[in-house]
Amino acid sequence: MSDTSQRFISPNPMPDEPVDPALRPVRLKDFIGQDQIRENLSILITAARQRNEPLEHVLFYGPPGLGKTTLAHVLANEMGVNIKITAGPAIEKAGDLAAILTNLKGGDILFIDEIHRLGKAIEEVLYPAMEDFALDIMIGKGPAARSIRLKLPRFTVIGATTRLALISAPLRARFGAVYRLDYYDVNAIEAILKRAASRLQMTVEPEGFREIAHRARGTPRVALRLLRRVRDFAQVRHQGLVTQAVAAEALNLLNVDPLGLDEVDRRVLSTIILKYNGGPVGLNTIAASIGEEPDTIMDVVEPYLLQLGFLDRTPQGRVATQRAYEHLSIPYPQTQSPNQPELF
Ligand SMILES: Nc1ncnc2c1ncn2[C@@H]1O[C@H](COP(=O)(O)OP(=O)(O)OP(=O)(O)O)[C@@H](O)[C@H]1O
Ligand SMILES: [Mg+2]
Repeated sequence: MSDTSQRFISPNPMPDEPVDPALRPVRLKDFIGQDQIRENLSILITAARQRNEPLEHVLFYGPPGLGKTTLAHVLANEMGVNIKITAGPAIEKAGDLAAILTNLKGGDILFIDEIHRLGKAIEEVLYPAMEDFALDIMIGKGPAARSIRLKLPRFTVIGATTRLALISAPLRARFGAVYRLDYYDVNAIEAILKRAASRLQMTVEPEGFREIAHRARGTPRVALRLLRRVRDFAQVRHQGLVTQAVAAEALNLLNVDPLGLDEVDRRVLSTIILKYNGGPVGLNTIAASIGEEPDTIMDVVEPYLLQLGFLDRTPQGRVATQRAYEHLSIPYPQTQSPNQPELF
């Protein structure tokens, strides 16, 4: 099984990858792209401030690397409150959550990453905490057991998930605002690259930015990673100057093609096309054929291929589109019209 964490275009953080604090937007006005979400958040913040209330609970969802964690920090900065960070899998017992909740102060933000991975028992503690700012604690065991209710300060939960479908309806209902982050367009990615390049004191020609942006899969985390690799390449081979040709050469060397596809993406497409006649074929079958985890295909490979229009999702499974054939230079089969009798 290949190690997908090492993929250069992986939207998940790579091991030991620096999260350069200088590159992370701190205020809403520094946050580039996702215009509609930014506008909605700005209203949410202003309204809460005017009423002198904590923010409502906010849920961000969307593919990895698009800025969910960044936005949680931005909200904390804009509200001038503390942010406590945890994640679904990190809260193992109801008592863990109770400990976190009782340590919060009024207005604080509790950021729960991967919130779809919270256990059922933990969710049940969270419901009254989010809704009534109360914590129900069981005292004693057996017939003598009784529950007492602790008041909590008014706080804000910010949840983040890559899988909205895995969030239970009652949990989802407790968020006052739910925002879906989408892939960034090339212009927004270029703007993010420009800001980062100036902070990294790089010299990049406009076409150089464009080349990197086209290969960044609409994902800021990928864009920033590619920029660092291009920086190394330019420094070692070209006295630091990043032209379009230098960027393309550097990224070709990393096996990132002009649309940002890497080996794994191309293998998924060629498997569907060559082994399954273009599909439809189920996701688990694809994953097994190429020795990848179905989760990886679902979270990392498929969303971008859908976005490019290379894949269609049908009830019978995934189908490769004509554009996918063209990108891989495989001839697209001429379809037989249904009312034409088969010749053989
Ligand atoms: N709009 C943006 N402008 C500039 N940089 C951004 C923007 N959005 C994200 N980034 C940068 O991209 C990287 C990934 O962002 P972030 O960690 O917020 O993503 P995420 O959605 O939380 O990902 P995951 O689902 O993996 O947790 C960070 O280094 C962040 O600084
Ligand atoms: Mg995150």
